[in-house]
Amino acid sequence: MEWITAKKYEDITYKKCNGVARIAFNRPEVRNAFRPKTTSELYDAFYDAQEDTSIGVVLLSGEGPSPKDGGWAFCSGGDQKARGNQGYVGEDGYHRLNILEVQRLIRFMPKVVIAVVPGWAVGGGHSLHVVCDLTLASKEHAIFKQTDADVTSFDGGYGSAYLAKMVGQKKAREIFFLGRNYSAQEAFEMGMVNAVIPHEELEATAYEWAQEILEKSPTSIKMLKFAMNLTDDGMVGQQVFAGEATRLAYGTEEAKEGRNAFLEKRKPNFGSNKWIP
Ligand SMILES: CC(C)(COP(=O)(O)OP(=O)(O)OC[C@H]1O[C@@H](n2cnc3c(N)ncnc32)[C@H](O)[C@@H]1OP(=O)(O)O)[C@@H](O)C(=O)NCCC(=O)NCCSC(=O)c1cc(O)c2ccccc2c1O
Repeated sequence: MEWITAKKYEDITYKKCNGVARIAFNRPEVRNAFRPKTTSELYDAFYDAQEDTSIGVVLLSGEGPSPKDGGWAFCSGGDQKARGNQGYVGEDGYHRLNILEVQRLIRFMPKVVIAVVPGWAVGGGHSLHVVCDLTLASKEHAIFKQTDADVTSFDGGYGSAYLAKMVGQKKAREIFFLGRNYSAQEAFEMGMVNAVIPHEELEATAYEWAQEILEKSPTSIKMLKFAMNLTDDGMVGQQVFAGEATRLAYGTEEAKEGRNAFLEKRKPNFGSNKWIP
């Protein structure tokens, strides 16, 4: 694996290798908590990965260990030091909650996003792993925890409601109402982690999973992701799925005839025997 830095940022790292993009939080001294600068950078990197036609899978992880105490983290959520009275305060002085824009980009991008969890996944960091398509977790260091109710926060979207679809209502309520720690194995047994991997092999395994996915049909993967999102995403889910169906329809002879007829100012001739049952 030869990861090439795609763009340099302050709060995250962003690399690419053989069809895979790797985006990682890079604030290990605060357990990879995010501030507005972090979420802006995340959005920028995810958008680049979405637009890059050579990229099919994105890994989201956290750099580590912490130089302070050797602790590992995926992400500990919103940086409480950057939290003002209405949200997280950016360098421009505005209060923002723009991690939700990052969540939506992960959810709606036509590529597979894998959360690679090397340590703590907490608060808004927990919600991020929930919204990713797959989660791989370090056997030794991953710990899943929801602290929202400790700090008067509540991810009432994917972080909780979608989590409940994943692990069941009772378990999701336990996770949020008690805020306990769960090991990678416990998270796996609940159904919110796909595989528990020895820490040393975590990154290589994530890359292998990505390569396996990259062998599949991009159209199938994209349509399957959007189909599985659809029922939980309401009209927006339908819009995203339908957009891709429209793209496929545009490739047909029928669509070409419709376009040509308009441009040539004539009635379209879609031909007979086109009403395939
Ligand atoms: C993550 C921990 C459980 C780790 O505990 P541990 O004992 O291993 O480590 P320390 O506590 O000593 O932490 C080391 C070091 O990091 C600093 N730090 C850790 N997390 C944060 C953080 N989130 N913000 C700021 N700083 C953090 C810690 O202070 C230490 O620094 P020192 O200088 O003292 O060395 C534990 O750290 C922990 O519980 N962290 C807080 C987790 C948390 O409550 N996160 C916020 C949840 S709310 C949220 O994330 C959120 C954000 C949004 O933008 C939303 C938007 C819309 C809806 C919902 C949102 C949302 O829920």
